[in-house]
Amino acid sequence: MSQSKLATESLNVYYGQNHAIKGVDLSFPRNTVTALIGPSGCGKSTYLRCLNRMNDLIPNAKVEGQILLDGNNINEQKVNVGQLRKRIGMVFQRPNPFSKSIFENVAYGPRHHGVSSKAKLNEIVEESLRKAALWDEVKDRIHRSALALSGGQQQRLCIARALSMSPEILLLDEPASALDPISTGKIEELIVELKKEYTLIIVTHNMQQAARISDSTAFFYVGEVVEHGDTNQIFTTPKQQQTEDYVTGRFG
Ligand SMILES: Nc1ncnc2c1ncn2[C@@H]1O[C@H](COP(=O)(O)OP(=O)(O)OP(=O)(O)O)[C@@H](O)[C@H]1O
Repeated sequence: MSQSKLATESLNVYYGQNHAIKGVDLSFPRNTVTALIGPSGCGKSTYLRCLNRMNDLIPNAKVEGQILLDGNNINEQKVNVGQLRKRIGMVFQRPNPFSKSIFENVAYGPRHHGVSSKAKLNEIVEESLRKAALWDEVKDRIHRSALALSGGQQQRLCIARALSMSPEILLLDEPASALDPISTGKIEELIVELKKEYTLIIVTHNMQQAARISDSTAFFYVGEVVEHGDTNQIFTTPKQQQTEDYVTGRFG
């Protein structure tokens, strides 16, 4: 049996007394896109943040259970979180480039992790921007400020920044919700392209988007996964009434 790239077993998250994630078991096969859907406040972002230990940064958050990366539990004290986040990159809802040049945004991570050769950095920056489908648009202004790019370009730059670390998994938290439809379309095309090389997990409020780009979908409701399955099945023949009500827009 082929092992999932990433999986959680009996994952629980508490913010003080608030039990935000309740015993979630999910697995993410390599080279697939999984969409996490569900109404506001049901725990999608909290769950996503567990996967690369971002909840460590939230003082009252407690994460219990197993998070298995290639079969090894990464939810343990001894795990080097810096190295882990190299392997599992993250892109947020609002594009958040540094106030630096396009080049420096992408070179920042590799340089911080010890790459000092100018030729190597040039190579990483070009390759990452190409993979993020941004190179052709920015190659003539690579040393200009990233803040002069459009929102959609900034978001692709943030994806390039994550790719510069040669991750294996990309976590995307509503990556297109702040973008116009054309930029959203480019991000969606990019996500589908990236799954050839990476395993992707995306939180989205946009049902059409989930249906267009994901292979499997997990429906979250008040901290639990109500249903997880093939995206086509979830949207056409859901097994649970709550899933059907949500995907047909009856609530949420
Ligand atoms: N930093 C935090 N501190 C305390 N409670 C939090 C924190 N972040 C989220 N929560 C709580 O955890 C629960 C799940 O929130 P979360 O943001 O994960 O949901 P979500 O499904 O991603 O929502 P949305 O779709 O609105 O982004 C909510 O009850 C929320 O109030």
